[in-house]
Amino acid sequence: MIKIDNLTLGYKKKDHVKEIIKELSFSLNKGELLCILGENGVGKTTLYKGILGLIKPLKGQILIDDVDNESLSSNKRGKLISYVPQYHVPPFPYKVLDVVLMARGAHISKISSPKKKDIEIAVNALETLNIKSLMNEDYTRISGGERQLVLIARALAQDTDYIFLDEPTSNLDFGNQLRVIKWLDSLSKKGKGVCFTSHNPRQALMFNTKVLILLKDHFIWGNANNIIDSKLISDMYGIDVRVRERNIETFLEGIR
Ligand SMILES: Nc1ncnc2c1ncn2[C@@H]1O[C@H](COP(=O)(O)OP(=O)(O)OP(=O)(O)O)[C@@H](O)[C@H]1O
Repeated sequence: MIKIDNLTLGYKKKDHVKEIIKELSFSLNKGELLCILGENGVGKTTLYKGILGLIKPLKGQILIDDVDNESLSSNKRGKLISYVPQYHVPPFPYKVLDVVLMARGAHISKISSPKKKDIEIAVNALETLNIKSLMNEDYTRISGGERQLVLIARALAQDTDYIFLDEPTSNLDFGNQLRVIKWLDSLSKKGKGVCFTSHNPRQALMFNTKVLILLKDHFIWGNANNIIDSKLISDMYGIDVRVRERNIETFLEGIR
C-alpha cells in the first residue's frame, strides 16, 4: 500500500515556503484504480513529485509498502513505482523499442545489457497497447498520442506494483482515451495499484474509480459514484453543470 499521511508539500522561495499540498491523507492499495481530479495548478503534479521522491515533504510522510519514501534509493523506488509523465521529449531519436526497454533499467545491473527476456517483455508491452508496429520507428518522429501510448507501454514493461500516470489521455483520440482507461482498470484488477490524473471527471464515473479531489484548501477522497455530483463539479471547475448519467457499463463492454 502507498499511504500518504498528513502530507504537506511545497516549494522553497527565497525567504518563505509556498505550500501547495496541505495536510493530505489518502492511500492507494494494490488492486485499486485511483483518479486524481482538480483544477489547473492545484498541485497534482506536485503530489507526484513528492511520491517520486523529487521533492521532500515539508510535513507528514509517504509510506511505500510500510517503508518511508525518504529512505528509499531511486533504484529501489523504480522497482516499486513506475511513472508516466505528461510530456517527454527525448534528446536523441531512440527507436520506440529502446524507449520501452529503458524501463527495464531498474531490473538490470549497471554493467549488463538487456537480455532476451527483457526484449520480450518490452515487445509484449507494445503489443498490449496495439502499437507493436511502431517498434522500429524513431520515437521523435511519431505523433504525440502515439508517444503517450509508448510511455504507457514503458511503464507496463517496468513491471512495478504501482503505476502513476500524469494525464495519460491528454493527447489521445476519443477511442484511445476509453481504451487506455479501460486498460488501466483491467491492470488494477490484475493486482496493480494504478493512479492517474485527469481533467475529465467522466473517466472516474465510468469506471467508478476511487477519486481524490484536490481543492484549494481541502481534499475529498472516496468512490466516484458516491462523491461526484453536480455541486462538486461546479465548485471544482467554477462552471454550472449537471451530472446526470453515472453508470454506462453496457457501453464500456463494447470497447475493444
Ligand atoms: N518548481 C516550482 N517552484 C515553485 N512553484 C512551483 C514549481 N512547480 C510548480 N509550482 C507551482 O505549484 C502549483 C501547482 O502546480 P502543479 O504543476 O502541481 O499543478 P497541477 O495541478 O499539476 O496543474 P495542471 O493541471 O495545470 O497540470 C502552481 O501554482 C505552480 O506554479
